[in-house]
Amino acid sequence: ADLETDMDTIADNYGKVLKTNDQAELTTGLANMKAAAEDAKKATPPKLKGKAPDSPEIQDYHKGLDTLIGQIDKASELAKAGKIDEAKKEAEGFKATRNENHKKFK
Ligand code: HEM
Repeated sequence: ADLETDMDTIADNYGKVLKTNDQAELTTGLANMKAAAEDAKKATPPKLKGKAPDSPEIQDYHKGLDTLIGQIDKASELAKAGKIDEAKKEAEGFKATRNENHKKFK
């Protein structure tokens, strides 16, 4: 999918993740977020158009998505262990990653 579609998928599922207390819904939402974040790594943000794949800017963009993916993995483990409150607390932390990276790349 293109980057905007991936971001919309991330945002839709993040909304569900923040709202639900259901273990299955939480796990599915996080899995959908992860798949879209992985796919977003294949795209180049319009702001970085023309940058070489190995440029510091593209590497930093990938690092931002890897940070989010790491946080999603942590939240997923907690959700799968039935630690719903802790999973949702971890998910709250995605906001800082989003804001920091949007400042740079959006
Ligand atoms: C929970 C985390 C995140 C959420 C909820 C989120 C959500 C969004 C949304 C709703 C958009 C607008 C999409 C549209 O125009 O239809 C967007 C755009 C964008 N986001 Fe994110 N995002 C997140 C994390 C990230 C991260 C970690 C990065 C980069 C490392 C990133 C990079 C971008 C970029 C570059 C755009 C602009 C895309 C374009 O104009 O084509 N986002 N994001």
